Amino acid sequence: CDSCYGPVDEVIHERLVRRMQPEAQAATTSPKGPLEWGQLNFLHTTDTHGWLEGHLKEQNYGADWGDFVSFSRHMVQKAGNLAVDLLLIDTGDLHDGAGLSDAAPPNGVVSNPIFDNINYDLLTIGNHELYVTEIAYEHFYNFSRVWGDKYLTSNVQIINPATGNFEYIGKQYRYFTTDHGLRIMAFGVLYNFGGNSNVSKVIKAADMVKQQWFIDAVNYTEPIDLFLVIGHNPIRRTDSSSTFGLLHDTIRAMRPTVPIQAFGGHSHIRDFQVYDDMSTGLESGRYCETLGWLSMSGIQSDTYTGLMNPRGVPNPTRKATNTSTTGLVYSRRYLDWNRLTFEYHATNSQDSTFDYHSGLRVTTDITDARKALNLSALYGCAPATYCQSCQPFLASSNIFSLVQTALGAIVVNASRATIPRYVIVNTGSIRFNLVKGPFTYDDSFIVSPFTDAFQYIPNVPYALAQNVINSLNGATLNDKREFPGVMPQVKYSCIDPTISLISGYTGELKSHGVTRRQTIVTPGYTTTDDFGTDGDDTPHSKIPSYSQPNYVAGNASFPTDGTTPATVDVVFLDYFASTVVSVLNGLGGTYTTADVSYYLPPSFTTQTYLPLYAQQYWQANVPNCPVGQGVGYPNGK
Ligand SMILES: O=c1ccn([C@@H]2O[C@H](COP(=O)(O)O)[C@@H](O)[C@H]2O)c(=O)[nH]1
Ligand SMILES: [Zn+2]
Ligand SMILES: [Zn+2]
Repeated sequence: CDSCYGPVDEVIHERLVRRMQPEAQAATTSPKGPLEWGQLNFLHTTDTHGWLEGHLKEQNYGADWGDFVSFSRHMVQKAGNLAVDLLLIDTGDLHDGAGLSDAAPPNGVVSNPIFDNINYDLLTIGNHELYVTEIAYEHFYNFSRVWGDKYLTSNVQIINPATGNFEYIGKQYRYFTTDHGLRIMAFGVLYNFGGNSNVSKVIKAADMVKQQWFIDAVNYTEPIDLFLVIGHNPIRRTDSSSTFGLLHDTIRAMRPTVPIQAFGGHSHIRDFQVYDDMSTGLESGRYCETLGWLSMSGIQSDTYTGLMNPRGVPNPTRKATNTSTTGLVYSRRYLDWNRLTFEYHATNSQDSTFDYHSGLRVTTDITDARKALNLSALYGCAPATYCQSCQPFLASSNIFSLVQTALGAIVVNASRATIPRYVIVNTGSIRFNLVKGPFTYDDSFIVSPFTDAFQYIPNVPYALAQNVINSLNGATLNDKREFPGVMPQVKYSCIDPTISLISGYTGELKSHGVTRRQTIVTPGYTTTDDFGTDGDDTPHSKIPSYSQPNYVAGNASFPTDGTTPATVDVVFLDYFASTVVSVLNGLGGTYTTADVSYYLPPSFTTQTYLPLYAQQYWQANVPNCPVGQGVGYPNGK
């Protein structure tokens, strides 16, 4: 609805301005030191969720996909010069999180071709590729064809409409030899996801490992120097969603002496797990905030022609365990996703040029796509920043206080407007902080990207209804979309809502003729993993993080005279309707799913209510919208 939008801001130009202003970069920070390069090295992305434009409101994560294209090409070249191997890996969840991926259905149709500009060696599928049938088929027909043998979906199948049979969306495994002769067997295994639409099938890992093709691949006829197990799957084996422990144990039992390296995702965290003397796993965050780096040396191979310890760079030194005698050593690093980091690690001297034409072209493609999708169109001007977890639940700057207000004010069926109602959403439907300043079409996807619709049970006795939210938050959840049945808490947010510039480096960086010196450590990721606390490439101070409940409820039309109504409407998302029915019955009700119907047309979704709220309540301050000065878009745009 173009006429609903306020003035279009200049965010499109922001990225170009950011490029041109060395003083803007001079205020940023840079990594603590050069990366350790080993015999085999990896760059890992995961859970990008459409953030290919980078974080326009946080320079700390301000690089775009074009910058990553240039960076990855520098790194590939560097690996060649050092006579070692470098592999690029992605572990899925490409959509649902930013306008670039979600503003044109099916999600990914615009962003996937941009994503495809990285020369990945291995990729695997995420759960967000499978919720919606059209998106799943987009991956089957298009994405998997682009990537061919490199796209691994070892336990994910889809019905091929041409045959009516289930087929793997990608390949089950890939056996390949690296540039320098390492022989690798790779698998791509999604966690035991249960929320996929009915055209796809996720085979549980416990069943997959018993399948003959898997057993044959592990005992392959050709020599294997290393197993690579990638997966949209948390790498921490104690995470209830993770199946990496099972995969590791199964492969290790069959092949006791072959190293296993895992790359995971889905839980949106930075993490590194040691499984045994010769097996580790890396997970590399979310939303183009983190680029994961892993290097290893000591892989025994008759056919390896490169160097074990490349010269002129630091090398990995840490054994997986103190007692390891395998000769394998590792390093891992979590890189902040910004140009300063990329330039620091890619270029060695001040006269090196960072940008490749291919990278600049991708940046232009992103800018053009944003423009075509009208992503910077303005809904209103947010008066404050509301964060997901930096404040206690329902504190004034906690985003769920805003959600609570907006649900009560906006989610209303006109014919039942006078009937008291609770309106409940899962807090996991909110995916990011809402930042003070312009609230754009793009931001609406960033904050609340899903298309879950509002259903209800009418006229529920108040005595039951008043306890639903507490029961939902206390109950062992039975969300049909996820098994084993535990819905995660809101993910830890590492964004400091008051920070838009990068700072915090205590050293000096020379690049593009600008010398940068930093003295202040600023808030950001402070990761602890199995190797300790030195994994973050740029050291940060900790951001407060409060755990949040799984559900939040707004309410409206309750009597104002202090009396309680006899009955109320209980409104909730179709995403967890069956859980609400169970909870009501647990409280003494006798409901079935037949009692559930749409409260609003299914086209009114979780993407709808915040834009409507912004249009109604945040239009007045648009002319004086406070961009720049640490909030809103950097550089005053
Ligand atoms: O329709 C949906 C789909 C998902 N969610 C929420 O997202 C997470 C899963 O996201 P990951 O990026 O795979 O971790 C799920 O647990 C829900 O909280 C949703 O709200 N609606
Ligand atoms: Zn994800
Ligand atoms: Zn996921």
